Amino acid sequence: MSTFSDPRVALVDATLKSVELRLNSGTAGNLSLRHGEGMLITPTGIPPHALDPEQIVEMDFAGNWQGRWKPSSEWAIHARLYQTTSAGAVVHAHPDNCVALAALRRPMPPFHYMIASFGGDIVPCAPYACFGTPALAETVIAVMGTTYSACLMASHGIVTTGADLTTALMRAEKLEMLARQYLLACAGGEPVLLTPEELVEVHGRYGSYGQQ
Ligand SMILES: C[C@H](O)[C@@H](O)[C@@H](O)C(=O)COP(=O)(O)O
Repeated sequence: MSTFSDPRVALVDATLKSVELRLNSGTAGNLSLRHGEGMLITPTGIPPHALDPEQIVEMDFAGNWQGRWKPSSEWAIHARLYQTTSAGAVVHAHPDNCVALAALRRPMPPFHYMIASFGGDIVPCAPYACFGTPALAETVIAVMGTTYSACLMASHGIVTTGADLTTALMRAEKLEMLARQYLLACAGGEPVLLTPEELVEVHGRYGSYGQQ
């Protein structure tokens, strides 16, 4: 990840990283950073390899922006997450295994203890709504609330949040790893899920895990 202090450069760098991690390809996906009273977000329809820091769009949470470059069609998802949570960065992506699960339109269950690291006992799946609509943004914030740092989006992709871009991107990478592992387990039978008691213990352990 970039060590540049310019947030526009950091967003370009993270967008390229999302391709390297196979979270996105083509023009799929968009990333943003909270910025002042609004946000900085990737422009719509520009593939990562063609993205320049000057194309990053500064906008408010009502959808107003100025300049040559139009913001991501999913700006409302990002704006609503900044309005309803303390997130500092948002990643939207279309990674293969998560999209396969999102096509089933079911939450990812606690087949592995790391599911709890996203805030709850599952990773929820937002109901389907058309891309680029306020309705889609509302389905995402409704399922994530202030509990979850990630969700699947029915027949679409995923959203992750974090205090910063590195964290939001790392969560997207982790969610894709878990989706791959869940599909592998399902291919071999019916995965055994953690019990509510086991999940309480896991949440307790996560409370003191890592560099606090
Ligand atoms: C049509 C888009 O691919 C849509 O699916 C969106 O969710 C996306 O991932 C990229 O849209 P932008 O290029 O508008 O950020």
